[in-house]
Amino acid sequence: MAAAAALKASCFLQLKQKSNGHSSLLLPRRIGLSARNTVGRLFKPPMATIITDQAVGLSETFSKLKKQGKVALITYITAGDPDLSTTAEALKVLDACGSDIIELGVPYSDPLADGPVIQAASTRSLARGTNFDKIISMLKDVIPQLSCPIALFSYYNPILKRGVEKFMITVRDAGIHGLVVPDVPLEETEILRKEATKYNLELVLLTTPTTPTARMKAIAKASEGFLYLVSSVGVTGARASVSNHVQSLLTDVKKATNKPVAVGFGISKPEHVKQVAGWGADGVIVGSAMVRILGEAKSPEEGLKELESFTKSLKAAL
Ligand SMILES: O=P(O)(O)OC[C@@H](O)[C@@H](O)c1c[nH]c2ccccc12
Repeated sequence: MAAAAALKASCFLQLKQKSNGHSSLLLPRRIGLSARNTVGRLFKPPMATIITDQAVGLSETFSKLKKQGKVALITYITAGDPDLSTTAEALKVLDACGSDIIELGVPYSDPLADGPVIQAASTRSLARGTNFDKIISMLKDVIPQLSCPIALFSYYNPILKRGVEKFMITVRDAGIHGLVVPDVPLEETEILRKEATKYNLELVLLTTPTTPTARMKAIAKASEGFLYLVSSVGVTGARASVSNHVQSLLTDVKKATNKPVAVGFGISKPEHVKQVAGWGADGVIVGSAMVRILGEAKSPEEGLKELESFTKSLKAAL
């Protein structure tokens, strides 16, 4: 526990260039600021109350970064691996160390688009009893402490099981800003998008190297927040290099849309991040490499420490 506290201090108490262009001390961002209560008397919140600068939505995050000529770092982790309290700490580390958006994965028993690393993380998480309600209650506590928005990643089945509208209300109430649902074909996204919009959530859609141009254009038009460009055919997972083909893919996609385009799948090193940013991506998404660090660490504290330095190294490359 002492190690965790030391980590917090090292990661949070540093200057982070915020997306609004101002440097600010990470934590406490605004502690115990006096506020007026409803009857107008001076009211002091308890000392430990931490209120962060409110995160803005996904598209707004991209527009702010664009004005500063910056590329977004989007980090992905699976909720509940190794456990939900480590996920809570990991979210704070990712936020404090430079993530512009965090994609948080809801573990699912049949993660068909995922490679071995995220599959194993989902299995471990489910085996520990992680479920949607527990993730939401953790997020209600943590999101107010974050300065970057969360995009919740979920396969479609858990959403359907809950009921689309009920799901959106729950997610909105937790303070989540966006959704990534990889297994809904464009034609089926209408209801999802309608409900998401109703609750002010941005539904991110994905296009792949094998998506025909006309369809890619339609996906880009319907996608909100940003367009997720899958860099390679297959499943998620760190790869040795990013295919050069991504460069021309990006050019084609950018011709088809003015929306921000973020590239994901196989990006796992500072060199990759730099390369993809150099090819004109508005954002880069790193998942399996993060998940592996947390999943393979000797202890949660070790994992969080490693996550901190890895995130910083990616940020430094952008
Ligand atoms: O793990 P990678 O190769 O770094 O890819 C990003 C990724 O993890 C995240 O966006 C993601 C996790 N599971 C997915 C399933 C489909 C699409 C995207 C994802």
